[in-house]
Amino acid sequence: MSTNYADDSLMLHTDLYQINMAESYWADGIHERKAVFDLYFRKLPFGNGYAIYAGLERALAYLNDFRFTESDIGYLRDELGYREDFLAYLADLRFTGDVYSMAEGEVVFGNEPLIRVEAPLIQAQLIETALLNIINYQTLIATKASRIKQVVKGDVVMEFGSRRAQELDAAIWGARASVIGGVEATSNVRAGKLFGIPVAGTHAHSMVQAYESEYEAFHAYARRHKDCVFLVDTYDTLKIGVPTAIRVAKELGDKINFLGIRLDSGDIAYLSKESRRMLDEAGFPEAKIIVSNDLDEYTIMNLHLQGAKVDQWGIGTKLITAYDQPALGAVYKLVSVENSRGEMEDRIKISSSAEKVTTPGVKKVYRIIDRENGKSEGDYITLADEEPEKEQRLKLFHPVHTFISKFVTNFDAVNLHTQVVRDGELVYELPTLDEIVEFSHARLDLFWDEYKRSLNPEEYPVDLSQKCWDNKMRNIHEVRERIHDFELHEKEAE
Ligand SMILES: Nc1ncnc2c1ncn2[C@@H]1O[C@H](COP(=O)(O)OP(=O)(O)OP(=O)(O)O)[C@@H](O)[C@H]1O
Ligand SMILES: O=P(O)(O)OC[C@H]1O[C@H](OP(=O)(O)OP(=O)(O)O)[C@H](O)[C@@H]1O
Ligand SMILES: O=C(O)c1cccnc1
Repeated sequence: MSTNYADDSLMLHTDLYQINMAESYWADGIHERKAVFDLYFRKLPFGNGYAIYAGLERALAYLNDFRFTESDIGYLRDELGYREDFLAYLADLRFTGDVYSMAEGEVVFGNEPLIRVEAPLIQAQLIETALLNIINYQTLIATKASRIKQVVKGDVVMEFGSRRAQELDAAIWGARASVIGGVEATSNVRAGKLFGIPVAGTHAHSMVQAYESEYEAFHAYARRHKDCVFLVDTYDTLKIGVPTAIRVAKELGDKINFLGIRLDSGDIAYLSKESRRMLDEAGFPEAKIIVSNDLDEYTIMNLHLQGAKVDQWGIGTKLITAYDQPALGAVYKLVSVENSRGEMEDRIKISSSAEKVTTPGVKKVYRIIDRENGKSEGDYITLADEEPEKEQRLKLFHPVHTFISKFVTNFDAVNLHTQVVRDGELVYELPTLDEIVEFSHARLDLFWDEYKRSLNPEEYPVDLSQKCWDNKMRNIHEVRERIHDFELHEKEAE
């Protein structure tokens, strides 16, 4: 990365207020108190019925490099005026906490902790912004990719978005997240190099323009590349493009692998059907039709309805920018903190909207899987000391509309959290990207299709255990009492 600082780090990739809070904690001597934060999103994106969790690998790399560098400290001193005593403390600060997380590629839902951080308050606070930045984006893109994959059925999808992504990092990590969501390949060569993602591509209109004619351009491409996909829409798809692709493919015969053609404009349904007919009649029934041009799951669905003859989809802008919902909205909330006597105390954030009230306490997330049909019945959030895996019967009830409930028996309760960092050290063997993709596919099989359809999916239950719910109600009650006492006190003071 080009920067004026040889030792630049991600430590200042945070909001100013995190450092200001950190300074106050430190000055008051509460910075080492243990704090527990949950990272979660509230609402599934794109109206989808599930999300695909992505970003863990980068989040762990970030925690591993948690260390203010000389230039970080210099900037805080020289430009922002932080005092020497605090800066000396920051210079020696390392991440020493514990982190629990879902596995990357997991199928996840709203209001369940994807990550739980248990760390000295100052550390847990300082990492909020970067963690959210990473998980919000990657989970959003993996989910968009998965949504697109549900719609294309078995067709191959290639991620073509680098040129439209929100800058370089988004292109690279978005390509990786797309693959976690099920996309088969990316056009971004660096993403291929960094993550081992298959890279794929055709050629651009500029090549046809540069050689002036399709005939020259296709031949030029074929002279240096055995695998050939010809872009046929530069001048006129059906009059020149497809006939020229066929002509060149016939002329070169076995000298090339004529893989197919790409369409990038016009009426894709009509042009793909006509192109298919022409290729078949010319003796190329195996040649694939690849399409691109501002595609997303809605256009693809509509093209299917029109009987478009498409084999592979190249998707750029609308995938890499999560065009119809550019943010996931994941949050990072304090749920428990050590008090002056060294005991953990749960903390809650109240809101006028029930969905926004946080769920206090150190929690675990279980997936309740029906042993008979192997499908998931719901996710079940418990307090840390609960063991639903040992229960015979569980009551699952909606955390807001509590009258919606059901009992489950004959189930497996699978703990979705794994400890990934202990005392600041990575204690988790990072899976390869292939393993993540395979895991994610397998996890999707746990869910009925009703949760996976792209339009108006069924709402998958994410419920609180009775104990967790009671604890939340107790905390709400305590806050209400405190507000009441405060009001009384104010009135008396008047
Ligand atoms: N048969 C179709 N049904 C529905 N949408 C289609 C169909 N064919 C193409 N589209 C979509 O309609 C949009 C058409 O884009 P646009 O108006 O840019 O036209 P274009 O012919 O591609 O022109 P350009 O050469 O500027 O790309 C794209 O998003 C494309 O994916
Ligand atoms: O439409 P998207 O989903 O974003 O997919 C990426 C687009 O990028 C290219 O177009 P561009 O006009 O940039 O270059 P080109 O001349 O190679 O078509 C390509 O042809 C796709 O249309
Ligand atoms: O290889 C392609 O066809 C490609 C790559 C990036 C963007 N659009 C198309």
